Amino acid sequence: MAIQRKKITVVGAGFTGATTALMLAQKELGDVVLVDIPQLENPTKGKALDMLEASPVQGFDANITGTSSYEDSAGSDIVIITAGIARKPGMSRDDLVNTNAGIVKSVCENVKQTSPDAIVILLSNPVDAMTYVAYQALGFPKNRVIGQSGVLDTARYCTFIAQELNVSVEDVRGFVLGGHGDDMVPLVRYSNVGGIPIEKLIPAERIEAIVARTRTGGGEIVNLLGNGSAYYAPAASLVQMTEAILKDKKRILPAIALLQGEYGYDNLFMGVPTLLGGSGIEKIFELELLPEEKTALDKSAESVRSVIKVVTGG
Ligand SMILES: NC(=O)C1=CN([C@@H]2O[C@H](COP(=O)(O)OP(=O)(O)OC[C@H]3O[C@@H](n4cnc5c(N)ncnc54)[C@H](O)[C@@H]3O)[C@@H](O)[C@H]2O)C=CC1
Ligand SMILES: O=C([O-])CC(=O)C(=O)O
Repeated sequence: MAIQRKKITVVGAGFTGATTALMLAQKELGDVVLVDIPQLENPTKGKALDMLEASPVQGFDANITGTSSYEDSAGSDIVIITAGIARKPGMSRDDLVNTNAGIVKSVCENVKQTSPDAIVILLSNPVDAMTYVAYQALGFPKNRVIGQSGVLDTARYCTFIAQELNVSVEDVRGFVLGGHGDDMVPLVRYSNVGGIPIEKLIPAERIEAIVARTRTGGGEIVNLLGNGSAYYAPAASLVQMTEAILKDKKRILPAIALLQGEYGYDNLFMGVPTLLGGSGIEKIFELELLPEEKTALDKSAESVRSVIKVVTGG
């Protein structure tokens, strides 16, 4: 009898998609189907086979296949969408909006037909707007359409705090609210190291520098790479969200969710603290914000809204 494992599709077999596929398999979260365009079918099959051949060495049991046909991905539990173009130095994520909106829409039309019960996680940028595009194209309930930004942005923020204090990353807690752009809002007041507020440990001007570096963290990597954007930490972030859902862990993680009145915003997809479990986004946590935090969040929301307007023509 065939082994029954969860089925995870990763659409887009580029840097983020391929890295995510390997990390998912290494954690034995399920069988992975990697989908890319027909012109890249053989390289996609080749990447998948190469990953599979690492499994005896690393000792993971998970099948990995490459394809350009959505039929092969039918009935997926989770679909992760990384399809699209990435930015280069000098570009903002928002410059990708028109190209990637077309790609995400066509991908979602296929996903809707072949994996109607899937929970879908978006990575393609500008990700808040792309999550909105996916929600429209899929017609799935809001708990099953989720964007990835906050886990990554928080990971960068926590990395810089750990470096600053020379402490283990394991003891750093914090999170980042808002859109996945340079106006994102790292919440200093809710950040701590081993339970100690970071404001008691790090001078204010150093905290400001950490916040600024977090906001432009994606661009820092883009400038260093020269011809593409980050993929190891983004892939790790997608895997953490997938694990929370497939194992129904009920983790509290920041994710891009449809806001319908939460934080005072309506019909907007943006990063907020969520409870991620077997049904996807099971809850949105609304925190009390100080006036200056709310002003910063409003600015971020306005940036996201202006990009969504480009795709809705509104
Ligand atoms: N939300 C986030 O935190 C992050 C978002 N990103 C975004 O993720 C996207 C992917 O980045 P990379 O993997 O580095 O780019 P990449 O260029 O390495 O890979 C993209 C892949 O998508 C494929 N693709 C294009 N159209 C497709 C379609 N219609 N169907 C299936 N596959 C298609 C391409 O052939 C390519 O293999 C970019 O938009 C990037 O900006 C990247 C990192 C973090
Ligand atoms: O910066 C980019 O274009 C890719 C991305 O979203 C990130 O790494 O945060």
